[in-house]
Amino acid sequence: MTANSAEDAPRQQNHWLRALVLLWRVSPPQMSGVLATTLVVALVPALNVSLTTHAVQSVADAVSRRDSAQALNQALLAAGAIAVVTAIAQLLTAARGYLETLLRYRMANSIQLRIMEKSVQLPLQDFEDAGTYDKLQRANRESMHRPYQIFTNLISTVSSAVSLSAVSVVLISWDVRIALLVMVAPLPSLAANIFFSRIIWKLEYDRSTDRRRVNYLQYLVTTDRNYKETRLFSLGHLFVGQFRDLVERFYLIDRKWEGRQAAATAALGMLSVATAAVAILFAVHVTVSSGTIGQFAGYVMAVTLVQTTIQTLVGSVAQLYEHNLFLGNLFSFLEKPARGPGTDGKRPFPKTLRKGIEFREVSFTYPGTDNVVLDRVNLFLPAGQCVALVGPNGAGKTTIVKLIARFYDCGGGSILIDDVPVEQYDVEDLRKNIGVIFQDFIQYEASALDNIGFGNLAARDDRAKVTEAARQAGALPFLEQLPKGLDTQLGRWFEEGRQLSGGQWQKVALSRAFLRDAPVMVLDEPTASIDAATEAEVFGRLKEIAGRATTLLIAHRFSTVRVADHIVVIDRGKVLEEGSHPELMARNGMYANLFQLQAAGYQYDVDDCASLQD
Ligand SMILES: Nc1ncnc2c1ncn2[C@@H]1O[C@H](COP(=O)(O)OP(=O)(O)OP(=O)(O)O)[C@@H](O)[C@H]1O
Repeated sequence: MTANSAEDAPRQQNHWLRALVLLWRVSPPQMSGVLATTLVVALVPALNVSLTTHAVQSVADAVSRRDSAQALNQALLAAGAIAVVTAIAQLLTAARGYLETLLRYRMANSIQLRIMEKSVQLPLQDFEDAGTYDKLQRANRESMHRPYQIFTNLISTVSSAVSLSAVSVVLISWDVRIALLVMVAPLPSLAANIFFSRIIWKLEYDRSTDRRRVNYLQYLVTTDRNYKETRLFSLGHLFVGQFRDLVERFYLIDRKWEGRQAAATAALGMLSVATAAVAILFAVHVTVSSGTIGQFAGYVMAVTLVQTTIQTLVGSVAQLYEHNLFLGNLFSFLEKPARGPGTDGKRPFPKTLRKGIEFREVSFTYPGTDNVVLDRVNLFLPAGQCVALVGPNGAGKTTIVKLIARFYDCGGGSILIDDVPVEQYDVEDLRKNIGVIFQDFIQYEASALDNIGFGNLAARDDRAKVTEAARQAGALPFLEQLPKGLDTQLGRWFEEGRQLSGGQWQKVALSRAFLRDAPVMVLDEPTASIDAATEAEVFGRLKEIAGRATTLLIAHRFSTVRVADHIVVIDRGKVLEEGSHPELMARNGMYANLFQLQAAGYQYDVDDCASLQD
């Protein structure tokens, strides 16, 4: 399925209610306050039309009649009332602005939080799917402020409708035909606005993959992790060029549609002007025959008000339509099922394994691919022992780890832990009980204490335990040298950060795995960047460090592998041979071959150097 297929597109639904519920939950008092102030302020224009009509007519009477004192008093009273009403409206508008801003901030925070929470629930396979990233991109990019905007638009729609109804009553009481003319004229403009809202939404929807590409190019050029390689291979300008091409393409398409929208708005605006002109001419005609100046003033004001209010109303309705479309993107992401494996299992994970982990005829193919990565694999990791997995790149070693951690369910066969199918364990509990260091471990831009503490949140602030884990992994000597010891910020993204070498980062990650003190330890290429002396020291003590844990060790360096109690060789998803180091050497198969190849490499270097010295 492509990322933007019709199947993937959110259904056309009404999301207003859901958005309003979201908003209400954020802060009922703030939302009520905004609603109340808006409604009161919405009545002000109609009140002002009546008061102005009254004031102007009183002034006209005062000028033309004898009992001018009474008329003057009435005019002053009306003017005073207008001033009071306007002052109250100003105060209420300020209060509404304040409440609106607070509500908007809280809403944006709440949406971001929901997107984060949802992302945490999604299974790994969702993050290996372009469609998920497109959904996330759409949800993140446009939907953040939309629920709040829906609310303000709804308010503006309601308040415009209230103002319009009130002023229309006045206008209709004077002349029904003109009232109808003024009210119907903006309808074509509404249709055009809705048309363009849909186009804008569709443009953004279809370009979400390209938007992600733009973000990715930005990431490549603007982070230290990519600096060395992109600069050394002179890729910076290439990426900047690709970025420019993409944003320029967006701009050209946007310009085309914005131009069309502006032309339509201008043409339909002329229609409104013509309507207003006709209405005013009519008012002149009526006033000349009736001689009521006050009504003329009120009439002109009412026509102008009705027109501007209807324009606001049209704009609000069109925006409501647009927000609704964009909210579909947000809800489509939030509704994504967290269909990761293991939502059913309830069994707690054992604190220590009795028997071990067994793969029985396990087959696996990654979702969305047809390459069989594991083919009827039988594997046994005896409790309390260290088993090493070796094999060429792409053999399926890391995939075995992912299946044990239940990032995926195996397609065929079964994985048993202490004779219980892995699906029966509570997946959260299972993961809590696996200490792991991955090949592509994370370098957290955080303190050294946190970098290690993240391995076991319960022991995160326990300095003694963190220090011991760092000592076991050989990280303590250089961490102690840092300006604030374990409290030193690592990485260079934040203030006072200290950068570590690749091997030092790996030792920190290893400390993290050791802090977990889990019954199952998985070490996937744990020492690839670690110097030989530390590696020998760490692995010499692996038994002591891992305690009674059942350990799975994946490594390409045979010096590492030798320490294992049992070694399993896999190639292209099949187990080729297994046994202890001496057994496999005696067997003279793939293991012995690879071992000798590596040993010969070292020997060659030694001999080579010796001959050079001669
Ligand atoms: N997320 C994935 N989606 C699809 N295929 C994948 C995925 N991860 C790995 N593969 C494929 O599965 C096969 C086994 O990969 P795996 O990472 O298990 O190999 P490995 O033995 O750990 O290799 P290496 O020694 O290079 O780390 C490879 O052919 C790889 O292309």
